[in-house]
Amino acid sequence: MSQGKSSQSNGSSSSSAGPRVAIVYGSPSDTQTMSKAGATLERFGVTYEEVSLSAHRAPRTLAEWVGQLRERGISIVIAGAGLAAALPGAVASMTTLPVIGVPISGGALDGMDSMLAIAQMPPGVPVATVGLNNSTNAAILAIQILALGDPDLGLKLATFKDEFEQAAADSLADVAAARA
Ligand SMILES: Nc1c(C(=O)O)ncn1[C@@H]1O[C@H](COP(=O)(O)O)[C@@H](O)[C@H]1O
Repeated sequence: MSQGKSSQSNGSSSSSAGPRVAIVYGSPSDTQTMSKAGATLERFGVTYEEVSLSAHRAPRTLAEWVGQLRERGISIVIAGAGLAAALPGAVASMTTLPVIGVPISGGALDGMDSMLAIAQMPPGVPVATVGLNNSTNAAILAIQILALGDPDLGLKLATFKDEFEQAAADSLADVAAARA
């Protein structure tokens, strides 16, 4: 809900603690784009919660939610929004947790507005900005940050990166076989 919030927790981490990552987006219309973040976190067994909350439309509710993140054990926030995307910056202004912003395409400027709003934060209030609609990369970046203090997650990331090499080597082998 853009005016309120709908929260859910997911992921399959073996940890019995609460979610480690919070995913927030400005409108339910962003759900599909942002769903790749949750799917990626789940693939790595990282627990997360997901909520739709707008800085523009529900600033007090957003502030209340952000204010409780750290005490609930959240380490990183992934925030996605389109149009005049205040949400990631607003979240960053209210917490010292790292915030990863996902610009979302659409509207008259098709995401250029959102990209600039999220990337061009004033000094002192960073939002790590990924590419347009690239909530997968937001999740990978969140996992890389978490992996700094989580060797098991680091191993999963190394395996994940190896898969790129393996796919490239396989396709090279296919080309060589076709030539032979
Ligand atoms: N950028 C923001 C904020 C915000 O920054 O607080 N709240 C909603 N929105 C964006 O407005 C677009 C259209 O929203 P609706 O579809 O609800 O009209 C969405 O992409 C949302 O992220």
